[in-house]
Amino acid sequence: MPTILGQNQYGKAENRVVKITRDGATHHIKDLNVSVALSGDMDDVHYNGSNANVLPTDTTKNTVYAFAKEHGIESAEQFGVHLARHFVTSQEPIHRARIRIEEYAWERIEASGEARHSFVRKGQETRLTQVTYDGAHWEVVSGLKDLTVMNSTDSEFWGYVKDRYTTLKEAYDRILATSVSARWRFNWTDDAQEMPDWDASYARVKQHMLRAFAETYSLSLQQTLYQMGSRVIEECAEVDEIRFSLPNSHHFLVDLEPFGLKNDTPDGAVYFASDRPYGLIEATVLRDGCEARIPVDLTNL
Ligand SMILES: O=c1[nH]c(=O)c2[nH]c(=O)[nH]c2[nH]1
Repeated sequence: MPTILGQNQYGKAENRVVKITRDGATHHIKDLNVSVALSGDMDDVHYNGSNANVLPTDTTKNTVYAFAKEHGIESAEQFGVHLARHFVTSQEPIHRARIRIEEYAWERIEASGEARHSFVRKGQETRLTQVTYDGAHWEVVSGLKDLTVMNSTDSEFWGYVKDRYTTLKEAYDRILATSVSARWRFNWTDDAQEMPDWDASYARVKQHMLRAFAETYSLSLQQTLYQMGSRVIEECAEVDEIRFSLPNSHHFLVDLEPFGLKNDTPDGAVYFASDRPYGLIEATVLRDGCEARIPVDLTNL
């Protein structure tokens, strides 16, 4: 044979695992992106297509989710050690396991009340602005994107239209997560008016947006969006209009029944964080009597 097989490895990459544990009203999140790469006696599968030594990548994925449920996630390192040891010691043909883990950190959103189940992902959002001047009038539209938030409870979705293509199960306690993209228009339009304190305004808009997200018991992301928008308009006199584009970042409970593990209570639940497709919920909230001027498509701004 004029060729020989060199280094090879295989496994399921980027398993998005979210585990929520509940300590009364205080919830804790572990949010990981786990990639498995296995190597060992894999000549046959490459040379002849014999799968006799191949533990399916699908199984490596299931193992990640089942371990999250069964053994918990103390730290990324501990979880990685546990998985790597499992693959190498339980499968004779596998001699090496490389587990790569990215961990996403979340901070609590401080809101009113006892509930502690609202989080904002660490790492800064991007702050945006667009300033337009025609010699007489100003238009300032500011905003942000990539502000990722999650409520690990206080979200339901049911009572929706069902037609012959509807398979979605009604949800009475689900995760609500989104990455907020928003633009808001200031009512400062001419030099005769006092200019807002832009930095203080940004902080205020963001704070009210986050609080409204945390404090809304949600029956839909649409309802949460409206609450976020109206809170900003009520609390920030300098803003007349706000538009949101909110992807509904779906978290699906993983079916662990085949492995004899129950994953049907929200406590200690393991979710698969899906990145696409996603619901996309968009709307403008206006001060009553004001005109809508922010473009429908926020990418055009
Ligand atoms: O908050 C939601 N709004 C929807 O319109 C919708 N549609 C869907 O499938 N899930 C959800 N969730």
